[in-house]
Amino acid sequence: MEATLTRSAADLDLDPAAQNAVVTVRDLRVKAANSRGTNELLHGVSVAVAPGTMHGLVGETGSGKSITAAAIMGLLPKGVTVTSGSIKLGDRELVGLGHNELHELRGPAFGMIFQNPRTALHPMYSVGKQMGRVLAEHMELGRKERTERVLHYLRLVGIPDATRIAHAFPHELSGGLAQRVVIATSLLCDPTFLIADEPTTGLDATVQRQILELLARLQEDLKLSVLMITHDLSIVAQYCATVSVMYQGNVVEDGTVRQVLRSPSAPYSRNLLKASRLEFVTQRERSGLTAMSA
Ligand SMILES: Nc1ncnc2c1ncn2[C@@H]1O[C@H](COP(=O)(O)OP(=O)(O)OP(=O)(O)O)[C@@H](O)[C@H]1O
Repeated sequence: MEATLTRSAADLDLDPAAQNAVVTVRDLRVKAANSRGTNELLHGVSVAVAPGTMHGLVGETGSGKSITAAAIMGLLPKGVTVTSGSIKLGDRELVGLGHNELHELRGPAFGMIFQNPRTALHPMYSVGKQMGRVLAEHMELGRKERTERVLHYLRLVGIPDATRIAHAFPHELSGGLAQRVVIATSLLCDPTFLIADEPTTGLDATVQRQILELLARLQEDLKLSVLMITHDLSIVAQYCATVSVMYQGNVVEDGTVRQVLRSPSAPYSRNLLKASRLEFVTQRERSGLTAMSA
């Protein structure tokens, strides 16, 4: 029955130093400026993702999940800036790096899976062409090697007819297939760290599950560290080892999924859990019933 609580983790010691975290965000403050003044969006956020684990970043709409992810990637929207704090990839400080340095890191060091695969893919290029362009930007490979690598990663994400899909254009793909292509693209340069920002939004329930199972399998097989952004606690419960709960630009609680879901200490986490408790209990009861009837 524990399997319904956490998927891949034994209890983890969350101390980022002890875990040699792949990504460590500390006391991050981010502000947005517009013609009427400035508005702080993140008020000192700290998040650590341990090597080879999936960490959930959960919270309601507007709580700051995507801004945190964008800050890590160096992709904050125009007018939004980091005012203080630190973002480390291993030992390397990312705050203060220039556009070019961050661009060079994206791909080889970290990949991103966006909410909407349709907007992540360029509508005018075939799948193979756009994946090849990503490779050409980050790796020195010949044409043949590039094609082989593209086909390899398409197969790795469960696309058996990789050659046909490489010739297809994004509008010819179903939502699930498009998201598999986005995942394959994010893996092309062998990153160790992936950010998945609501990767199943807009997909139907069966496809959602397939995509989450695929991500979980890839995370385990490739020993990836994944930051899984979601507002859905049941995804965290099933797929993540550790979790940070965000509320109004703050992390109000973090820990192993087991700790946080069993005994949430922050009032907001308790409410979030209460809202999804029915589903959670039903799932547990269902496993109990299945076990009894087996
Ligand atoms: N470009 C921007 N300029 C100014 N404020 C922004 C900008 N983008 C986001 N915000 C604000 O920052 C806060 C955090 O937004 P963010 O998108 O990170 O939330 P979220 O938790 O990811 O929500 P969702 O689940 O809806 O994606 C919100 O108040 C939002 O309005």
